[in-house]
Amino acid sequence: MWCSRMALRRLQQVAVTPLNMAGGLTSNVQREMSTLPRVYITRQIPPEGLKILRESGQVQYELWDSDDVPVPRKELLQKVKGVDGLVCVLTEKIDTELLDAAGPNLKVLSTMSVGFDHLSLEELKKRGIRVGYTPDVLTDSVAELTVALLLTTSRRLIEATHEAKTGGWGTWRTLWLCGHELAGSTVGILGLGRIGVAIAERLAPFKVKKFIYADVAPRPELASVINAEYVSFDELAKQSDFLSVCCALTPETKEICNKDLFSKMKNTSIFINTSRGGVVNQEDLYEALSTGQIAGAGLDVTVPEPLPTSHPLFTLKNCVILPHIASASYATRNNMSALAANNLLLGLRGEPMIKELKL
Ligand SMILES: O=C(O)[C@H](O)CO
Repeated sequence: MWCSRMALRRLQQVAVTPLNMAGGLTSNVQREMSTLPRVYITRQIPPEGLKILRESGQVQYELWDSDDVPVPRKELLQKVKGVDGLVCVLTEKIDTELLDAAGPNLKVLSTMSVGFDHLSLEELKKRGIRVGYTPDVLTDSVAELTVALLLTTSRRLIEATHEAKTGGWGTWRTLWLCGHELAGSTVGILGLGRIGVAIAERLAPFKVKKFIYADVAPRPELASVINAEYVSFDELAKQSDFLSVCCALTPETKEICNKDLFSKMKNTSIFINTSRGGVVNQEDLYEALSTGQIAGAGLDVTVPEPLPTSHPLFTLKNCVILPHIASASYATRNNMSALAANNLLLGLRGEPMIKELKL
C-alpha cells in the first residue's frame, strides 16, 4: 500500500509550466519560454499562488505536487539545480547544502510563512539572494486560533468532551472540570509584534484586567494600541495569569521558556505557544505541567513536528496540543500563497517585494 502511494505521488510530481500547459506552441514561442526564469516550488501551494505564477507568463515552474508529504531532501537537492527562484514552506531547510546545490543562478527565495527559522539568513545574505516572506496576511487567523487554544486549555474543553463521551459525566458537581477565567486576569505577551497585539485586541472584551509584555526593548507604538505595560522577563513570568508566546525563534529565544521561567509562574497560570516549538524547553515544560508548577499549556507548535504520539506531553490532561494550524484558514493560506507568488515575481524582476526580509 505504502509503495503504491509513493508511486502515485511520483506520477503526480509533474512539471507544470506555461510551456507544457499551453500545448501545440510554435517553436518560436517555445524558444522564448525556455528562456524564462526557472522556479522550483517545494510544495503544492494553495491555488491562488499557483494561478498568479501561471498567469504571469514570467516564469516556468516545476512543483512537488503533493501537500501530504514534503519533497524528499534528495529530490529537492536535484530539483533546485540551476533554478533562478525558489518557493518554499517551513518544512524545507534552506541551508548551505541546498544553496550550493542550487548554484549561482538562484536570485530569489520566497517562503510561504511568516517564520524564517528554517532559512540560513547569513548564507542567503552572503550569496546576495533576496528573501520574501508572508507576514500580516496571517495575523488575524493566528490571533483567532491563539484565543481558541487559550480558552480550550484554560476551560479544559478537551477533557470535558472526553468525559462527556466516555461516561465520566455523572451528577453536576461544584468543582468538577473547573478552569481559570480571563475576566480580571493579567495576560502576558512574550514578544510584542502584530500578532501579539491582535491577540490582545481579541482578548480585551473578555474583561482582561491588564496586558503586560516583555521584549528585547519597549515597543511603545504597538503597546499603546492595547494599553500594555512593558515589564522584565521575570515580571512577565510572575504576573501573567495567561502567558502567550509570540516571539520569533532565533538563537536568542531558543528554549527561552524553560525551568527558570516556569518556576516563577503562578501555579494557576496557563502557558500558550503559537510561535515556534524551539522557544520552549519541552522537558522543563513537562516537569512544570506534571508537578502542578503551572496549571496548563496549549501548544500549536512543538519540536519535532509532528510530535511523536509517544511523547510524554501527550499523556498530560493539562496539555492541549494542536498540529501547527494557527494560520490554517482557507482565506489565509490562499493569501499567503498569493503573497509568496507575488514576492517571487517582483524579486525576479528586480523590483521591491511586497514583504521582503531585510538581510
Ligand atoms: O511561519 C508561519 O507562517 C506559520 O507558522 C505557519 O502558519
